[in-house]
Amino acid sequence: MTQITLPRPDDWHLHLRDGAMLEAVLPESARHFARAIIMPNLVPPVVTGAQAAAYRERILAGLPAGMRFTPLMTLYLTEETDPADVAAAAAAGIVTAVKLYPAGATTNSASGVRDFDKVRGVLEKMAEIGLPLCVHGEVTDPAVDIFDREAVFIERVLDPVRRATPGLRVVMEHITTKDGVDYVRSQGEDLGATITTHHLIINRNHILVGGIKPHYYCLPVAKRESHRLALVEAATSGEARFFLGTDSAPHADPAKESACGCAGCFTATNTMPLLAHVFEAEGRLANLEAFASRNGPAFYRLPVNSETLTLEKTDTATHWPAKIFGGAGPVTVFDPGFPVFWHVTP
Ligand SMILES: NC(=O)N[C@@H](CC(=O)O)C(=O)O
Ligand SMILES: [Zn+2]
Ligand SMILES: [Zn+2]
Repeated sequence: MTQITLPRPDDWHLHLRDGAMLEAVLPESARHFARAIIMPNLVPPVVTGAQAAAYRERILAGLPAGMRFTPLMTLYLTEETDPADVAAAAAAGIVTAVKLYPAGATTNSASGVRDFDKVRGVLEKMAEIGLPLCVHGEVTDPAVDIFDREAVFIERVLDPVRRATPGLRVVMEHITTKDGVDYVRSQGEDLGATITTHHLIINRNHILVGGIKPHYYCLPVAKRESHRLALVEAATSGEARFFLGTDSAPHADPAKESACGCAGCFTATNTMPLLAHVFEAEGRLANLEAFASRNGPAFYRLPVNSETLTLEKTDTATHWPAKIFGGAGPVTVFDPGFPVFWHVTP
C-alpha cells in the first residue's frame, strides 16, 4: 500500500450550476476540495456583485451539514460590466476573479464579449486592483477550425489584450494545447493556467474512434495526443504557473446523449484519484501537491489550506458510481477507461 498526504486541494475552475443540479453536485466537490473558483455561466449569468453574493449564499445553503467548502465567486464579464461594481465586489471580498467568455465560445456564453474595446475600462481597473481575469481561450470565428481555436485565440486576442493592459493578471483556463503551455512559459508571473483532469487523460481519438462518446466531449475539445502529452508534462512539472482547475461541468445525461449534445465532463467525484494515477505514471507523484494544493493559492495570493487529504493506493481497483442522481437527472461521472487503484481515504 502506498499513501500520499497533501494540503487539502482546491479546484480553480468549477461549474456548480444552480437549484437541483447544485444540490446534487456540490457534495462531490466539497468532499475533497476546500475551495473552488465558481464559474458564473448560469442562465442568466452572474454579472453583478449583488448576483455573485446571492449565488454564494445559495451555494453555502446547499452544503450538507458537516461539510466545509469555500466558494470563491467570479463575475461574468459583459460589454456592460461596470468597473466600479467590479471594484466594489472585490473590495468587499465577494469576488475573487472575473471571467471572460468570448461571445458564443461555450455553454451559456451568449452574453460574452464581442468587442474588447468595450471592456477596456474594466480590465484596466482589474489591473490596478490586482483582480485576476479568468479566460476561456477560444476564438469563435466560424472560419477557424475548432482544433485551432485556442492557438488562434492566444495570437489574436490574448496576447494583444495583455499587451494593452499591463499588469493585468490572467489565468488561461483549461488549456488544451502545447501552444497554451508554451505561451504560459514564455510569459511572466502575471500569467497562469489551469489544466483539467480529463485533458490529462483523453485525446480526440477517445471522443471519436469506435463511435462518438458524448461524455468525453467538452470545450475546449480535447486535441491530438502530442498536446495531451504537453499538458501532462506541464501539470506534473511542479512549475508554479500550472494548477488544477477541473472544469467539472455537469449536464444531465439526456442533454449530453443527444443529437446536439452539451459540452462538459463531470470529474468532481474522481479527480483526485485520477490525478494520483496520472502523476504516479509519470514518476512525479511528489509534484501532485504543487499542482493541486500549492500553485493555485500562490497565484491567487491566498493561503495554502491547513487541512490535509490522503490518497491511498491498493491492489484492488477503485469504484465510483457511474452516475450521480439528483432532481436534475442523472449525471455521468467521467470514466478514464482504465482501472485506477487510488482512492481518497475517508
Ligand atoms: N467545459 C465545458 O465543456 N463546458 C462548460 C463551459 C466551459 O468551461 O467552457 C459548461 O459550463 O458546461
Ligand atoms: Zn470554458
Ligand atoms: Zn468551465
